[in-house]
Amino acid sequence: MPAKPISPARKAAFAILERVLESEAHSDDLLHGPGMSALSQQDRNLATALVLGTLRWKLALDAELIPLLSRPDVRLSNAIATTLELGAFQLRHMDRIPVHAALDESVELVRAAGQSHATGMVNAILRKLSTQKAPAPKVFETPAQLAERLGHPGWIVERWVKNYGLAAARAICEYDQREPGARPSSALEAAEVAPPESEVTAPEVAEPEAPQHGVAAILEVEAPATPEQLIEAAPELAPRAATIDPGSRLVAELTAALAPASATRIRVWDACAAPGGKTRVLAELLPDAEIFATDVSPRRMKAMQERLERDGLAERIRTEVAEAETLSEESGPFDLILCDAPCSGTGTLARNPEIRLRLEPAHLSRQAKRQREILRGVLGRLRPGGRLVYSTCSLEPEENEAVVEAVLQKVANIGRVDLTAVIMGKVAAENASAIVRNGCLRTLPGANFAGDGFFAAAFERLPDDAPKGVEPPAVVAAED
Ligand SMILES: C[S@@+](CC[C@H](N)C(=O)[O-])C[C@H]1O[C@@H](n2cnc3c(N)ncnc32)[C@H](O)[C@@H]1O
Repeated sequence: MPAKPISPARKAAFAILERVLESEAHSDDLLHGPGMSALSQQDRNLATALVLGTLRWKLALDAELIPLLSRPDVRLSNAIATTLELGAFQLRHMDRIPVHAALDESVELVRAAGQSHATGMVNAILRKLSTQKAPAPKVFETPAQLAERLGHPGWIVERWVKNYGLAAARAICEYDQREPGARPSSALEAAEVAPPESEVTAPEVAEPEAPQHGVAAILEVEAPATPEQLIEAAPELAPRAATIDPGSRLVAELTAALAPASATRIRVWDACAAPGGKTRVLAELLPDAEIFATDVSPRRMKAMQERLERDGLAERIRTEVAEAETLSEESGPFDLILCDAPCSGTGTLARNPEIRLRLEPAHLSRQAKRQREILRGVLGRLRPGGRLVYSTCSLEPEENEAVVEAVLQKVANIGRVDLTAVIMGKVAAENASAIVRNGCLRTLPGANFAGDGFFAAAFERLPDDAPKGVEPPAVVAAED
């Protein structure tokens, strides 16, 4: 049978998915890359919805597809597996794509990928799937079942259940499955209270002891943006690229609120700055400060610098490619430092769906080692009385509380700053308590906050003549 044309959006989506699944490439970079520029706006939106949706749902789709294979034990070629997942995503999650379009185009995609022998198999499996009911939540859902239904690795969900409770883990997984494009613009809006989620299912596993972020703290999350709404978004999926996530903004707002009062112009260092989301908020909120932004990645720093130039901010923010922990002595000391460390990114799975497909348990301890080194080095650049915020977009305690504890044991003259009052100044009090944990910020996407999951802890350098061997006091920062 002669090949039928494949829609440009599906062709582009297939090519991007193959690259993401076969390399370390990021979907977000590829979706803003040259491969997309030849497409019409409508096709770009469709391709974006197909790529992100397929990555978000891949694990759940595989759980449905594998039992339909005649040899479930034989590994499929990447091209066939990607075709099936892309087709299955359209059948399961895109209501307005007719079944025949999803089927026919999947057959043509696998043929175009040089796998003509698989056209009949792809057609048969997707046809079968289209006649089956989508899996529904069970009344008693184990963490493993929850993970499978909502396309997450079991080991990550088990950790979240252990650390935050089953209801919060479920809310995070649900949040991760949606497009975070249509978002509230401020942290305050992101933390609007919703009525407590009514528990329809009784957890089969024990909840951990009274987690601070329990069901009662669950906050309103925006109505899901469906793939179809995404495609219609005009003129482009601008919010995704252009606006800052409320959690990220909140971290920058908390940092700015900690700026010490000074008779002279304060010096601010954003130590892991690219792509510059938080740097821009710091520049906006501290108009009189001298702002220095560094990042170890020349590529990311170049992109950040170009954007600052385009937006007329290059004069305001000085940038440099530098490793934070070994920044030259000449650059410091600083009154205020933001250390937004590289991390596993488990608080951003809605935005970066492929992270869940790449992350392994062993990565967490590697991240933590690097984070300890960076935080320890950067703390050394504070002037006495200066303050530092350490943040990550990870939900994992190893990268957060444990890093803070380990570093505090090794450094002298550094005290913790309790962020409770500052958070209260940024977020309505009744919501603030849900996102404060032991004086730190802890947002859980979809569970206590309508934005990415962020952790932040703050420190202050005590005067050099502070008594030795005495536990430094926890400084309570006042709201601004
Ligand atoms: C979470 S991202 C920063 C996001 C940024 N603060 C923002 O809000 O847009 C972490 C950054 O740390 C950078 N990085 C990793 N190791 C570093 C190091 N040793 N020193 C400085 N930057 C580092 C990465 O290149 C990455 O850009």
